[in-house]
Amino acid sequence: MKLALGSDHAGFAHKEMLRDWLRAQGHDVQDFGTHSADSMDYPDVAHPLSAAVEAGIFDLGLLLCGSANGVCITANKHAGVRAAIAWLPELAALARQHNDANVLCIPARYVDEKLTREIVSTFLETNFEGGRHQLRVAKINC
Ligand SMILES: O=C(CO)[C@H](O)[C@H](O)[C@H](O)COP(=O)(O)O
Repeated sequence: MKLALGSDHAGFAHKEMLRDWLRAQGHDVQDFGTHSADSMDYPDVAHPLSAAVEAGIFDLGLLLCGSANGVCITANKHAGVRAAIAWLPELAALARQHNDANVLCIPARYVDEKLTREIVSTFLETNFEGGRHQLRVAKINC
């Protein structure tokens, strides 16, 4: 898949791990930064990544920050983005099945790297169910 990946400083280590792990699986991953563990502002990564997902350049986006709240709030400012926070694989599955989420937001300070990989795998492997959920997703944007 063509994936957009980004984090702030709090998610930097997880993001670096995910980039290498996803590329090793054959995914085409663009790293939107951040590129060090130095403190930075999550919108500076989340906005360009979300704009690229919204433009259809990527199949899905993956964002990390400490709580996932900052990147998720930012990503959802983009009308073509449905960003969802997941700290368990089950929540990542529901975000795809019921909400057709196209950006996954992971709280890196509360999820270890092994669980992060499980959450991401589930997100990438799960499809939108459509049906009644399609009608609801269509009502989201104002
Ligand atoms: O945006 C966030 C919270 O809404 C993220 O969790 C950030 O990673 C966090 O705020 C960063 O905090 P720090 O004290 O500046 O490291």
